[in-house]
Amino acid sequence: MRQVRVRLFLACLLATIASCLGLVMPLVLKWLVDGPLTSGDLSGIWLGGLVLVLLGATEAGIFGVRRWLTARPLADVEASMRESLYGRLQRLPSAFHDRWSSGQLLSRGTADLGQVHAFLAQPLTFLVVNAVTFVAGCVILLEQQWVLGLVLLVPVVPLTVLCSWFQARHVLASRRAQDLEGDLTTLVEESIRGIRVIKGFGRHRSQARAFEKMVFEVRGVELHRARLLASLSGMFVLLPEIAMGTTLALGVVQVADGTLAAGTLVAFLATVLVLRPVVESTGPLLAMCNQAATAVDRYCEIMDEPLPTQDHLPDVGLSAPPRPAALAFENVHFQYPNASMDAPGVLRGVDLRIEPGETMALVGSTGSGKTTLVGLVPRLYEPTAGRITLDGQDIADLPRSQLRTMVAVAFEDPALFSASVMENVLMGGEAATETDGAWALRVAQADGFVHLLPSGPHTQVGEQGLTLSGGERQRLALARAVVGRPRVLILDDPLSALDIHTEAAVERALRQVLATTTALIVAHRPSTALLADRVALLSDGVVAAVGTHRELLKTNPDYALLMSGIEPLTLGGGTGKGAKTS
Ligand SMILES: Nc1ncnc2c1ncn2[C@@H]1O[C@H](COP(=O)(O)OP(=O)(O)OP(=O)(O)O)[C@@H](O)[C@H]1O
Repeated sequence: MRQVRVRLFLACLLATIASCLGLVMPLVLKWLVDGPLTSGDLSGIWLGGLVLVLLGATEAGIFGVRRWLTARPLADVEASMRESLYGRLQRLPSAFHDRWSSGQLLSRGTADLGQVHAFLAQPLTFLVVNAVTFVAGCVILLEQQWVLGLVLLVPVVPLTVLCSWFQARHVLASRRAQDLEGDLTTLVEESIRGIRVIKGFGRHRSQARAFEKMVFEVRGVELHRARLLASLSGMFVLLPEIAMGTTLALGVVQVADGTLAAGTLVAFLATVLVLRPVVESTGPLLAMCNQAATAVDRYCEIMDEPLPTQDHLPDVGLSAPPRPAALAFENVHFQYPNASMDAPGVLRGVDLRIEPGETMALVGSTGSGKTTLVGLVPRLYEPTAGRITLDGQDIADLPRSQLRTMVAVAFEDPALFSASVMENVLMGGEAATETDGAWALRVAQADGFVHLLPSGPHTQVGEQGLTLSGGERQRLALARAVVGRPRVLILDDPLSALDIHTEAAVERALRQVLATTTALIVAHRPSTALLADRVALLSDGVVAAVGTHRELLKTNPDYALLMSGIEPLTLGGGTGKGAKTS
């Protein structure tokens, strides 16, 4: 908020002045009743009326200026908080994203920041304004008639106790409600993304039931919150009303006795009426403060997450000249941070060297850790022990930005973004041009279908665009991986969704690219393994064998069984839930 502090302070000051002007009105009334009204001075009455109108108009004008002062800067604060959150989410490691559900992150960036904006726009100012107005009003009341003033102030004690009771409970309820909203967002998002599965399996009723259950849970917490607020607000109306009634009765008796002027009683009660909305708004203001505090807490949970270290390392100049790099895994161990403590690591001492320009296929049973291993190269995760080197340089010592210009990855599940085909492809290379993009589309054998799209390579795809088939998406992901002509190319089973003819065509085109780069290709099929110069068999968390496809077929029964498509009896391979053993 530092950038808007001057405007916010000015807005607070103006609102306080406007609110205090309201307190001057009863004093004008007192003067009117005790002076011109009693003496029948008509010009005095007109003057009093004019002063009241001017005071009212000034108050309204000041409130208008206050809104004008804060509207734009507060929208800026919200926008910059949202931007920082998004930037942080982009930079946080994959392990963080494994732990957090998308709905929790989304709700922090939308609903929570909305709450913060709402708090800055109104409650923050009114907390200050109300506090100043209340104190000034009390001084005026005590100064006019201190006994009546003290009677009126008696409820302050029980109401303060009630506030602390309310705070203790409402903060917890707010946190629960906002967390549940995050879970609800996750459920909605998953249901929309998985709508085909839900429809295909006719699961809409069970999904609707799960949704309804959560909606009712949210409703329960909201009602609890409303009950708390109702109790507090009720007391904030009842106790001051009782005090007002008592002071009115006492005041009338004093006027009848002649110990109090009628004008003073009118002014006293008019001041009380000005203070009434100030006091009554305390409950909703406190509730909004709690919601905003919870929202800021939830926001800071993300902003306080440590970013991966060593991001400010100097560029070590490995990227020039653009030639293939040697990639080596040295005794690499890895376990996911969210795995159970007693589970054996996914990787338990991987040693593998891929020479510059060589293509290595990585083969292993389902869940053996192939995707995990290749994900360590662009540092989506960090090895728990051991090291990975590029041309002898530990990748942990390379700035991530530099590493990622050298290494390109195409994952099995290709994510496309809401952008044109060409923009999606060019994401793979910072300096890549449309000519490179067209070349990459040809390598991935995607140029044919892309040119048939309504606007060719400029057709919008992704969530808000045209839906493509699995094989088409895979080919675009492959084009994205090769477009930057990386020094190390990682392909995680990139051709799994293609028919054999398209696969053969892609393989033919891919060979030219593989000749100029170092490649690590996760392969499930002999045709993909045949693209490689050598094959590494990953089993039980280690590289169990390395050789050419033909050598391994002859010498390694596990490999032979794996490539023939029959799950071997002896190949334990997997370490976790994805592993198949028989
Ligand atoms: N983000 C994650 N958090 C925790 N465990 C994970 C995570 N991703 C994968 N695993 C576990 O790690 C193990 C290895 O998974 P990985 O995806 O690397 O296997 P894979 O060999 O690529 O399998 P496949 O051939 O089926 O693609 C599995 O037991 C899997 O359940």
